[in-house]
Amino acid sequence: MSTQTSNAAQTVTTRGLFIQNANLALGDGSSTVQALDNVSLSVEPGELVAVVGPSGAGKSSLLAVAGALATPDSGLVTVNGTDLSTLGKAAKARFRLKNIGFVFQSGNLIPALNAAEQLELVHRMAKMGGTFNPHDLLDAVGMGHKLKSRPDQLSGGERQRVGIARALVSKPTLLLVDEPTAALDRKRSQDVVELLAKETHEQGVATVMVTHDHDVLHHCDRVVEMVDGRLAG
Ligand SMILES: Nc1ncnc2c1ncn2[C@@H]1O[C@H](COP(=O)(O)OP(=O)(O)OP(=O)(O)O)[C@@H](O)[C@H]1O
Repeated sequence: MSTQTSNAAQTVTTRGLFIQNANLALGDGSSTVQALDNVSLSVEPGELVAVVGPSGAGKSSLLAVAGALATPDSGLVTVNGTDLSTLGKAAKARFRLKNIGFVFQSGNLIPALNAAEQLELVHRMAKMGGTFNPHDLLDAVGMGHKLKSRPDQLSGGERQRVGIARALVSKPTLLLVDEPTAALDRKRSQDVVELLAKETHEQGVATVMVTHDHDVLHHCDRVVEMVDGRLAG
């Protein structure tokens, strides 16, 4: 493993995701839940890791902490070698835009924008500069022929494909994917996760995918299970 840490000077050399002994309690004080209980996980560039487990096990909490959307009570989280706890609010938002791609259940596309515009918006927001041609990336996910289609003119699987392309615009080091097949039939589920595996390997991105869908796990490089906030397997 390419990761080294020491208590004196924490040096993490993985360019992917590194989580060490993360704890996160959620609740209002009178009733708290240990959503993450001493969780450690390392995901290398080019690796697709699936996170499975029962409802309430802490899978979304893991994605939130990895994506700098939630701050763990203790533990270390680094993405591309950057310790997320060293970033202030604005720096965190900038870091997220440039380094982390998110793919949600329904694709989470903006209704008024066509496929090409969804990608162009991210390119502008991430201030990547230069000219950007959304066609190549949309073509890579099999959507090169639907540049001008809005989300309501696309099938669920097609929306997911656009969502994946959009998440890759900023050339992220980390891709966080939450239940990408929840709204899809069996065939489209296979296609979407196969595509995620292909892009993960070809772009060298570290991908974490939460899923309840055991039929797609054979596309993943590794499967880990969460139970009661703890990681096993
Ligand atoms: N805002 C919150 N306040 C209090 N408890 C919360 C909050 N969000 C989540 N929890 C609790 O934290 C635990 C972990 O929740 P989390 O959403 O991470 O689980 P999950 O594995 O993603 O579940 P699912 O598969 O149902 O989406 C659960 O017990 C949940 O009830």
